Amino acid sequence: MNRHTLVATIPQAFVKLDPRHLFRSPVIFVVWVGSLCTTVLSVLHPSTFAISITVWLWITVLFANYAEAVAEGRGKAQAATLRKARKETVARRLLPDGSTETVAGSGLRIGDRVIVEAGEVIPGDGDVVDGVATVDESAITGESAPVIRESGGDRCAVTGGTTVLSDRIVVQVATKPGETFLDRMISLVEGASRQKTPNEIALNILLVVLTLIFLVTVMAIQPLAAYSGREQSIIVLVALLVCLIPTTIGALLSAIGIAGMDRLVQHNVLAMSGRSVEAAGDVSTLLLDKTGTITLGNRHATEIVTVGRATNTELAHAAYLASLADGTPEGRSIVDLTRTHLSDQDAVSAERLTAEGAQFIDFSAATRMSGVDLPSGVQIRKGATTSVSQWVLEGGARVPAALQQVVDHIGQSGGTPLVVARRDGDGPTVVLGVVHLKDVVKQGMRKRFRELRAMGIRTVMITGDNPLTAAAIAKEAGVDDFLAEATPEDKMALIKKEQEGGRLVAMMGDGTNDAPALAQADVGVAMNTGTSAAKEAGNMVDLDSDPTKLIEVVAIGKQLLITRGALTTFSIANDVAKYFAIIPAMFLAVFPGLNSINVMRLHSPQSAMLSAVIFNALIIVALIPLALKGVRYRPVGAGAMLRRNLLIYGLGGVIAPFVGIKLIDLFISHLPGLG
Ligand SMILES: Nc1ncnc2c1ncn2[C@@H]1O[C@H](COP(=O)(O)OP(=O)(O)OP(=O)(O)O)[C@@H](O)[C@H]1O
Ligand SMILES: [K+]
Ligand SMILES: [Mg+2]
Repeated sequence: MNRHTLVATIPQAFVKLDPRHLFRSPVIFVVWVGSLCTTVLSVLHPSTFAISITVWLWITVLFANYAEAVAEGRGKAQAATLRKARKETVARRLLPDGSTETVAGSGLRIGDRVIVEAGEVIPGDGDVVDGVATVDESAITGESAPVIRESGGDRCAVTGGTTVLSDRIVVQVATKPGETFLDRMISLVEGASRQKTPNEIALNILLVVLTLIFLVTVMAIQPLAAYSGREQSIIVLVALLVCLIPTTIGALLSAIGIAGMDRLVQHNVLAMSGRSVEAAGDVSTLLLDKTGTITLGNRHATEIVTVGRATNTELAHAAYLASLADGTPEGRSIVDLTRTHLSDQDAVSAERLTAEGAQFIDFSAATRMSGVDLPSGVQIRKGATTSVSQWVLEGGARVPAALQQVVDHIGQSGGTPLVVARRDGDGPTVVLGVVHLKDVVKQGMRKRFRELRAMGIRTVMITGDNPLTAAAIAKEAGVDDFLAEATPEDKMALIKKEQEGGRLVAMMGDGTNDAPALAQADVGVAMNTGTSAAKEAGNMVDLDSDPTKLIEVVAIGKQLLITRGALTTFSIANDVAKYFAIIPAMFLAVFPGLNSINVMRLHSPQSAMLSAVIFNALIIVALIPLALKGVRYRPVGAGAMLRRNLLIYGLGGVIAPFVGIKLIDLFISHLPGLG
């Protein structure tokens, strides 16, 4: 953050003096109440000491507010940029009769279909129901490379505010105006919807308890002091209380949380809940979908291989007919490939077949098959080897041994084999051959999965595909384990099983059939390229659609937990040290025995008090950068990390006040009126 923004943020610290806001951080609220008390007292009985203490107590509250304001600053700036993308658009809404009408983007309803062409801004979130287009999503992802969005598959979701670069698509609107992805993203980066996480709440309770204990302690001092004939002024007691309660962590706690979320946004990950970020810090297993998550996901047909006596044309024709109405990218690519093998006469349209009474069977993840029933009584199916083999057996026929060789060969290369079979009415069922679907593993997976392993995270790929293909892709990508032929229920069950021992599980996926698993996982990261259902179900969205992004997510989660722990340690160690600085100074005159612990030899009781209060305020500002940047995380064991941090922040926290308060005391002891 540059100097200009740092200065521009200062007024925010004053705005946050509102008690309704301060009440959210109890420790700082106590300081605020204390400041009010001392303000009244120093008006009634002004003295250099009273006024100085009062001023520094207010500064303490302002520093705490400032820490939070600075943490929010980056998000606010980003929200402003995003708002520009949310400019008012006009939409061309499709009417039932096929004509279009022009409406304002804000007037669209869920279920409306709109046409978007090259150069136009997509007016709302939704799914592509027709067509393929390249889309510029830089408005939300900051990434200028165009992405492909198409109907039918797992890459159908589009985001309002992004721009179509080429071609024409029909989008079915899936969210209400005002509740779009962009709206949610804005309120997220702005921190408007930020909720305290379970860990934060627990820590806050600890801080409240500590504050209460110190409140009682300080109140108990008075009778003791009165008894020994040295009653302390209210100002001294307030100052003592503020020095003893954990103001440092109280002031920085919310900034640490905001900064963690913000770091994720910097990595193009949108976390819908802070709880998921914390969970990410403790994840032990990562489950990943194959197609579209580990691979690029634009599976397309590259070759057809006949089996038995079937001819190339026969296979091509059957595969063509079975895919005519298949809206998935796989289906469309089969139509494109097989069309080249057919005569114009054989290349009928889906409309004509439907008019003649053909019944198309859509693909589903449960059946793993699709196809067509022709009016002539001929049935054609294509799909996973197991599914189509089953269908062939049900037709009373045998699955030829040659088939296995073909599908194994394709599977071993990492391709997906789709078996094509035909049943001629009451006649025999025959396996015609196999379509080879090719997909490419995303770049750099292997090295990144190795990094995850070093972090102690096991990676498991779960796919609906056959075991051979799964094994080949698993090997190429370098995941630890895989589960093949998994149904959406299997994916869910695997997560539940992993979670049983209290382990936290992350899941990354893109498809509608991943949605239940994404919802069940502790950290559910949806690929931005995925379907609306997947993005809705997860608690994070990765705008870069990079499955190894979990490395950053985990590191940020761990860093958040470590930073919070380190600053809490530091804060409490600090307060203990301050105790030794102040108490002897307060009571030295009455109990000369205290001299033995009066290691600091401060100028006077008043200068000791004031120095402690000033140190207490300055340490907040000094630690803002660390709170925002986070304590460095390295993938070493948790024990080693803890020891190291206890040493640095525990010991540092004890020593720092002695040095700091002594220096401040040397400096202010020259001020008149603090004798
Ligand atoms: N359009 C289609 N028609 C017929 N069968 C298909 C079609 N698309 C896929 N299949 C078959 O169904 C299987 C499972 O589908 P899919 O690959 O979408 O499952 P998944 O659980 O999403 O797994 P992943 O996305 O990890 O590969 C595929 O391996 C393939 O054999
Ligand atoms: K304190
Ligand atoms: Mg999938």
